[in-house]
Amino acid sequence: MKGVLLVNLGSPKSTDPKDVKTYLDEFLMDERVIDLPYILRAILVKGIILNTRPKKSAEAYSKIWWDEGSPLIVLSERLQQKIDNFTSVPISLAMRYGEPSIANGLKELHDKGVNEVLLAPLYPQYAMATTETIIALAEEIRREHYPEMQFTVLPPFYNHPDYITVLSRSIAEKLDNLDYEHLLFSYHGVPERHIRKSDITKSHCKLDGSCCQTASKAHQFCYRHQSFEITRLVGEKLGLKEGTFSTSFQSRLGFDPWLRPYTDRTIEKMALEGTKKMAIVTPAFVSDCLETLEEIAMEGEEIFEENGGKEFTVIPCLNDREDWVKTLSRWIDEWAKQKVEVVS
Ligand SMILES: C=CC1=C(C)c2cc3[nH]c(cc4nc(cc5[nH]c(cc1n2)c(C)c5CCC(=O)O)C(CCC(=O)O)=C4C)c(C)c3C=C
Ligand SMILES: [Fe+2]
Ligand SMILES: [Fe+2]
Repeated sequence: MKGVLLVNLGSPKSTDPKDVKTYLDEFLMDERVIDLPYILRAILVKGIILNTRPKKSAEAYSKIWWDEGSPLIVLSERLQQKIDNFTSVPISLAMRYGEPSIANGLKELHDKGVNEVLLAPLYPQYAMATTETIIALAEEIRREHYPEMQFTVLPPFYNHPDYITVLSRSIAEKLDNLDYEHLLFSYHGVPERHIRKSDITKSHCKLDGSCCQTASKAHQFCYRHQSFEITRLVGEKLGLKEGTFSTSFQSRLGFDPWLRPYTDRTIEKMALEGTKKMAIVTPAFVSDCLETLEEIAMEGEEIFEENGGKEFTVIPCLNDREDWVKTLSRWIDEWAKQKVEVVS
């Protein structure tokens, strides 16, 4: 029997700094997130970051937390419930970090008699810190507990026409009749090193502004290429004029170079250069979360207004909007109807 495990990133249990610390410990000790040798990672995370960051992050979480809990988890649950109404196979939800865990999600499916699982990371682009770490953990649990289970992985959908259509529609709805000057596509950043590590050709990635536009097998695993493609495809679909939209990368952590241009500096620069009305969309996130509700909608707006900007419009993530629910449900049903399985 077939079943689906939707997987998102995860959030702390509560806004208590202790819970935030537990969550950050699990998240940042992941070798695919902070890719240093264990000892160095432990010194950095446990010895430095976890001494100060949990309090600061807990304050940020307190500003966006809902009565029902973390927006990311609540929105993911709503998505799961709605997809469940449209599809014929069991749908479970898991988070890579914290609860509900991948181990529980797989157990839930196993207990329902599922032995063929569609693992669906809720990320449009491939990244070592998202898709790859989900597959690695799920595979580890499968090998240990459910060796008879088969996995198919939903591939990154950054250029899938259905996804581009839904994302474009969500943007158009918000911008309809809005007199904005610039639309910024802000993606969660990753360290540049991660992009080079994921280059399967070991020779393509130069991060020079042109490699991501030159066809290559490397693009299958290139977060940077896939981000620029989302911007390009949506721009094409909506007929946006050149110069009225651009790409940036947010949420950098630490001192290593991350993907550029950085969102905060881009917002500041646009305001200083005289842009009065800007809109911002965050396609790397399927569900609104700390990084969209606080970092963009609160901090981003503040940066814009402090530097002379007037109107800052934030486009919500796809969350549980109906056309997105139907799209995911259709992909799931198409997979469920296939007779021959592609086992990853
Ligand atoms: C595209 C998705 C994401 C990538 C890639 C990613 C990489 C990445 N993130 C950190 C560090 C932090 N991220 C934090 C929050 C956070 N990150 C994502 C998504 C991606 N991260 C989401 C959806 C969220 C929000 C979670 C929520 O509960 O709402 C945080 C925690 C908050 C904070 O303290 O700022 C950290 C830390 C690294 C190092 C990284 C590396 C590739
Ligand atoms: Fe590239
Ligand atoms: Fe992150």
